[in-house]
Amino acid sequence: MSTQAPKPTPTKGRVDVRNFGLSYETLDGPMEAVTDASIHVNPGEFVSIVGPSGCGKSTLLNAVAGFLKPTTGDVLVDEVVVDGPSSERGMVFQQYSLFPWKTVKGNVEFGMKMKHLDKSSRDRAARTLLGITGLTAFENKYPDSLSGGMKQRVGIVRALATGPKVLLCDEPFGALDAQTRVIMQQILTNMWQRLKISVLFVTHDIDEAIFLSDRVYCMTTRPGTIKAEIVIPLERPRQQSMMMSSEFLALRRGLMALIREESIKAMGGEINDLALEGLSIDMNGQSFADVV
Ligand SMILES: Nc1ncnc2c1ncn2[C@@H]1O[C@H](COP(=O)(O)OP(=O)(O)OP(=O)(O)O)[C@@H](O)[C@H]1O
Repeated sequence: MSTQAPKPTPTKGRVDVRNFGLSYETLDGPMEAVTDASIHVNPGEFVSIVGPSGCGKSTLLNAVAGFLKPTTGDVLVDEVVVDGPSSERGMVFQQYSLFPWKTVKGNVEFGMKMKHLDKSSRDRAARTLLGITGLTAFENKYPDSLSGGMKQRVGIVRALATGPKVLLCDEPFGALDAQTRVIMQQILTNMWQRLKISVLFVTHDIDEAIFLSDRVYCMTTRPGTIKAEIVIPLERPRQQSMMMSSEFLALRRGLMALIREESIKAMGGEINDLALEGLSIDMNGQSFADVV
């Protein structure tokens, strides 16, 4: 019987965000979006950030991408301070942001062209990634003719084509229907496991965060900081059936309670737990109070 050599543990792709703060300049003066937030992602780890709307999840992610500069604190990738975007860090957005005038393959090859990779290397890399994600038959199509799920597959492939050490995802599946979302989660996990890169993933969806991640950070309401760090001990590979396990449901309840606490604070405490207990509107089998 042949034994497979164990895959090497990744050594690159460590993210360190230390005491990060960011204020936006507004007409009313500086607005503190994030304050004193510290997170890390180990090489090859899958980490999600959840939190109430407007708590600064995207702000934090955009700072790791190098699109925003911290007002206070540091953002480092592999011990080097981030001072702008880099092909070492791929980004996937909710809005697919593909070039409509380029074919699927043209979109995927774009970053590699910018890196001056020769034509045959570009071609090989693009074809391999499109093959893994089941997009080979669509390589000459234009984004307009693709479904949302396909567009996002191209978005992921494009972000991975330059060989980043870290993949940053800002609600990448937020615009997709539930079924497509589940398939996309599986494609992303598959790619992540094959490529052994680090992933920092922002989502509103608690189930998605638990299902995909090794760890989840939960943020407070604005100015956002880290309220809790939750280790997800579910074994891999993850199966959809695990979402019904008592372990999964306990993690879900814990995270929901954390976010609910913050959402209530964001509403100025006008809605309190006692008032919510009185609400018995049923939403897909969950009470309204559980959903908020
Ligand atoms: N360019 C900007 N100028 C001023 N304020 C901004 C800017 N971008 C974001 N904000 C504000 O900063 C806060 C944090 O925004 P951010 O988008 O990071 O939060 P979020 O947690 O990702 O939100 P959501 O969950 O709704 O996507 C919000 O109050 C937002 O309105």
